[in-house]
Amino acid sequence: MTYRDPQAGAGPQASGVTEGTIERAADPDTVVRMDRVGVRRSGTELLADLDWTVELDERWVVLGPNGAGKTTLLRLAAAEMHPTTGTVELLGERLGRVDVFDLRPRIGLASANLAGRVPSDEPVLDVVRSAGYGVLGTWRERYEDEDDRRALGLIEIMGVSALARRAYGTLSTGERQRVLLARALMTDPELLLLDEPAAGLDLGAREDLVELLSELAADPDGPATVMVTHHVEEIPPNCSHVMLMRDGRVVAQGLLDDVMTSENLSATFGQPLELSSRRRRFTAVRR
Ligand SMILES: Nc1ncnc2c1ncn2[C@@H]1O[C@H](COP(=O)(O)OP(=O)(O)OP(=O)(O)O)[C@@H](O)[C@H]1O
Repeated sequence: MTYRDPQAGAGPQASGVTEGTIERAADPDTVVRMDRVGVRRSGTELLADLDWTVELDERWVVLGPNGAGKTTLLRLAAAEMHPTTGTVELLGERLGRVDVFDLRPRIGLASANLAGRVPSDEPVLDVVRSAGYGVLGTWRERYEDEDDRRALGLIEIMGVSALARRAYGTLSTGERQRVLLARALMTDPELLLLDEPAAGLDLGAREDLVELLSELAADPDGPATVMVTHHVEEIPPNCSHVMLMRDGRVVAQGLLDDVMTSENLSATFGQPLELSSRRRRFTAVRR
C-alpha cells in the first residue's frame, strides 16, 4: 500500500488557541500513554483507572459492548476531550499542556460523529482534501496540486476513484466509510483512530474493509492504529493488540493472541461465549 507520502503537506493548520506549553515525553515511539485515567460526566464514571500504552508499530482493536467507554477512550486519544483524573500523553505531548490544534493534524480520525457532520452536498474530493485544514465543508480553502494528487491517490487506494466528483450524501454506507478512511489518512498521521469503521456494512463490504484495514495494519511504515468495534468478526487479522472493555474499565489488554480467549470475551460481554478463530479471523457464539 502506498498511502505514505513524505512530500504530503498537511495544509495550513489552524492556530490561535493555546492551552499551554509543549512538553516532550521521553520515548518517541510511544504514541499514546494513559496513566490512571478517569473520565466522569454528570456523576457517571465513563472511564476509570485506565492505563494504556500504544507504540508506533502497534495496531490495536478496542472491543466491548455498548456503553463500555470505547468512544470516550477514542475521543481522549483524538485530543477531543480531557481526562477528569490521570494523565494522557499523545505523540509525546501532554494533554492540557499542548495546543490541541497542533496535535490534531497528526492524528487521523474516522468516526460516526464525523460522518454525521459531513455536508451531504460536499464532493468526495473535498471531503478528503479538506482534512489538511482540519475542516469539514469547503469554504475558501486553496489547495495545492500536491494536495489534490495526494487526495486522489488515497481515493484510488480506497477503491472509490469513480466517486471522486460525487456528492458525499449520494454514497452508500460502505462508500462513505472508504472516503472517511481516505480523509483520515490525508495528513499522513502518526496515529489513526477508527470508531466502528465496519458499522452498517453488508457482508461483502465488511470483508473488503477488513482486508483493507489488515493491509494497512501490516505496513511497517503505517501509522499506529486503534480501531473500535463491537464485533470479533471485524478484527483485521494483522492487528497486534486488543483491549477488552466493560463498564468503563479494562477487562484485559495486550497481545491479540494472549487476550482473545473465550474466558476474556465472556467477561467482557457478561455472558458465556465460545470464541473460535481461523486464519486469525474470529467468530463468537453463546455457549
Ligand atoms: N456526557 C455524559 N454524561 C453522562 N453519561 C455519559 C455522557 N457521555 C457518555 N456517557 C455514558 O458513558 C458511557 C460510555 O459511553 P461511550 O460512548 O464511550 O461507550 P461506547 O463503548 O462507545 O458505546 P457504544 O458501543 O454504544 O457506542 C455510556 O453509558 C454513555 O451513556
